[in-house]
Amino acid sequence: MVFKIGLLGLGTVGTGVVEILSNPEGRHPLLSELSLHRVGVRSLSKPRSVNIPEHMLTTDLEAIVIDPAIDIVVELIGGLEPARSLILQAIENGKHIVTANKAVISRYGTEIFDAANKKGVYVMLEAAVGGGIPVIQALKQSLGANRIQTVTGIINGTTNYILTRMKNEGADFAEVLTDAQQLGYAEADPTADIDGLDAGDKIAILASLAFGGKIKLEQVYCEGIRKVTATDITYAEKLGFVIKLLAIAARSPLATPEQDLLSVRVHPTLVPLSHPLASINDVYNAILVEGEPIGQVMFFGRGAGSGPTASAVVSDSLNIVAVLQMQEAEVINPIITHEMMSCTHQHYCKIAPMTDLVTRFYVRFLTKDSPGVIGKLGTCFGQHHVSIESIVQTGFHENLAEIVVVTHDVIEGNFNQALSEIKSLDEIDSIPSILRVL
Ligand SMILES: NC(=O)C1=CN([C@@H]2O[C@H](COP(=O)(O)OP(=O)(O)OC[C@H]3O[C@@H](n4cnc5c(N)ncnc54)[C@H](OP(=O)(O)O)[C@@H]3O)[C@@H](O)[C@H]2O)C=CC1
Ligand SMILES: N[C@@H](CC=O)C(=O)O
Ligand code: NA
Repeated sequence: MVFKIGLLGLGTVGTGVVEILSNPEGRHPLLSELSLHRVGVRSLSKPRSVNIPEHMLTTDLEAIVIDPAIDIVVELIGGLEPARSLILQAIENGKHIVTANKAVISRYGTEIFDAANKKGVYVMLEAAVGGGIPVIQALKQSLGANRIQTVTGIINGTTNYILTRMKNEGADFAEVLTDAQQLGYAEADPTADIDGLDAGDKIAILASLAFGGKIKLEQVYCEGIRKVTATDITYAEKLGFVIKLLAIAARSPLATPEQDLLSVRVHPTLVPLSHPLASINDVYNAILVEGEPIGQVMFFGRGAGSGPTASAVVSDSLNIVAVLQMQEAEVINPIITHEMMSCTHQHYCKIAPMTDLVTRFYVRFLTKDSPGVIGKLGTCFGQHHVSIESIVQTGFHENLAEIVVVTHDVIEGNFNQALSEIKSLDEIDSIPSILRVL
């Protein structure tokens, strides 16, 4: 059975969702069970980069959330109202929800989840934190066995993009913000990004999942990047740091065995260059989770933008489809499994032989120190279409010359043929190392 999506919003993320839905080849087979039924927007005349049949588009979003044909409402309009009311109304009408709206979830999560639990529907929000990075599902499921101690993240793409360009290019704050807006990273009102409020919403959601309780948003300390200057960035670098907008949720050192106490905060922070978060640049986000017994685990990827965020939205929708399919099928067949949790592949994938691999190689030769040996190596490689990136004689080992070659990307089969010819050269004593280069 095909399940129908009512999409609210066809902006940056909504467009990405339509692009995935309309191009299912090579993705999860359950995508064929999902179809776009209606799309709600503010303006019918706005030019769109995706083709939506005219009859599907509407400005009447309420009609979508009450439409009996729709199974899943995907909310991508952003902001607080009418997003909150539409989500609640959709739940009331028995729809499952997928949303990327961290502002609504961090403020009205309790109301929304209570309503959903009462109605027996799911509210999925992977896209709300870290865009396409699967961190919500990881905290809800895969890390469930752990006692989480800290969650430290770079979870706002816009500010990370701005800070990276300010550091690398000495770029001007306002100019880079305009670029971030054009790239679709920033919120409709970018104040939420710049002042740390978007990261505050997100860390409240992560803290709630990691520490298993509700978080009052007004208790989350939020400081943005407005006061970070080029001078600070330069000084930080000289001292061995980089400035990042960090969102941190941790058990407070002041917690007692009787009273659990958390610290949840967002602020620009000097991060030591050796720290795993120091090298997260541009629109990339990363979330470092520390728990017992897992230790450190880090999630990394694009935290904003059309495709990466849509990836999370559609994957959430697929999870709902798998549940709906089970509910449908259980009536007739009680031994049905959840298609996103079971392995049901029927065919074998074709694996290419290693001789077809295209890679670079590092080879170390020990050769007689006779004239022309480097030329002979070059000729042999060339005859087999193996192009050399660098060739150096690095020294001597007991009268033998040591020559190191790094190739360009070559076909492994060609490289092997060249090598077997080289091995038969009089000048070659041995080939102590052959390694592939990334
Ligand atoms: N952009 C990103 O990288 C990310 C965004 N998010 C979240 O995803 C959500 C969507 O963001 P994004 O796609 O960037 O937003 P956009 O501003 O690009 O798109 C919003 C869409 O919603 C429609 N819309 C807004 N308000 C209304 C309304 N009152 N009635 C009808 N339609 C309305 C707009 O219609 P119209 O096109 O006609 O103007 C537009 O299609 C937000 O919650 C955001 O925080 C989450 C992660 C990353
Ligand atoms: N404005 C947000 C979009 C994703 O949540 C960001 O820049 O991270
Ligand atoms: Na995510």
